[in-house]
Amino acid sequence: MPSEFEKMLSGQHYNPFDAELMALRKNARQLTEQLNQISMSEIPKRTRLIKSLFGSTGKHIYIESNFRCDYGVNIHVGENFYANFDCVILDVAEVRIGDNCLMAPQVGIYTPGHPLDRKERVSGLEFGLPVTIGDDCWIGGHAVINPGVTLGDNVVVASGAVVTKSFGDNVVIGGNPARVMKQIS
Ligand SMILES: CC(=O)SCCNC(=O)CCNC(=O)[C@H](O)C(C)(C)COP(=O)(O)OP(=O)(O)OC[C@H]1O[C@@H](n2cnc3c(N)ncnc32)[C@H](O)[C@@H]1OP(=O)(O)O
Repeated sequence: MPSEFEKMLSGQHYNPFDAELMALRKNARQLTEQLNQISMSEIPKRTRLIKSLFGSTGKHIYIESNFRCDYGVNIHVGENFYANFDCVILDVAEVRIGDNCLMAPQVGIYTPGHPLDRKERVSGLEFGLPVTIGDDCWIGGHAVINPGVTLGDNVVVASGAVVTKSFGDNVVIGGNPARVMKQIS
């Protein structure tokens, strides 16, 4: 029988109050609390902590405080990842981000969902859908990336966008719901 962690990662409904999941979330809370208190002058210390929190990273990574996530272990970022102030990544499913990606302030990447069925939702069950972002992307301030979205390479997301669907390479997308604003090369 699959564990609640396995169900969570495979997009099935799972119980977030499972002991293993609660312990993993507690660990992530403690690490992010520590990260957010480390001075920006202590870059190697911040980098070490992020590497111990995330599933995988490139060599160069910088994340401003405050940063928040659910589990950390389900976040995989490439080389030269940068996230500005107040980034929130809710990683109940995998979040995979390529190389050379920039997050502006207050970007939200959300993988969790709650059932629309009232009884199921009240029961506490949740589900997650992965988010994938390609190489060389720039996500503008206050943009929200919804569960299940895949963005290609060289995608610019305008500030304030709510991205509800997937988009391919070389586009600027924006608005709510996000649409292609223009092609870029
Ligand atoms: C690490 C960090 O990133 S920190 C930096 C934080 N900065 C940001 O978050 C800024 C993000 N930048 C944006 O959102 C920009 O507007 C961009 C990159 C999406 C577009 O830039 P440009 O192509 O130069 O757009 P430009 O200013 O010429 O506007 C083109 C049209 O898009 C509209 N537009 C511009 N920004 C947005 C937006 N965020 N949402 C919706 N529409 C927008 C403009 O109103 C204009 O509309 P019009 O043609 O009807 O007049």
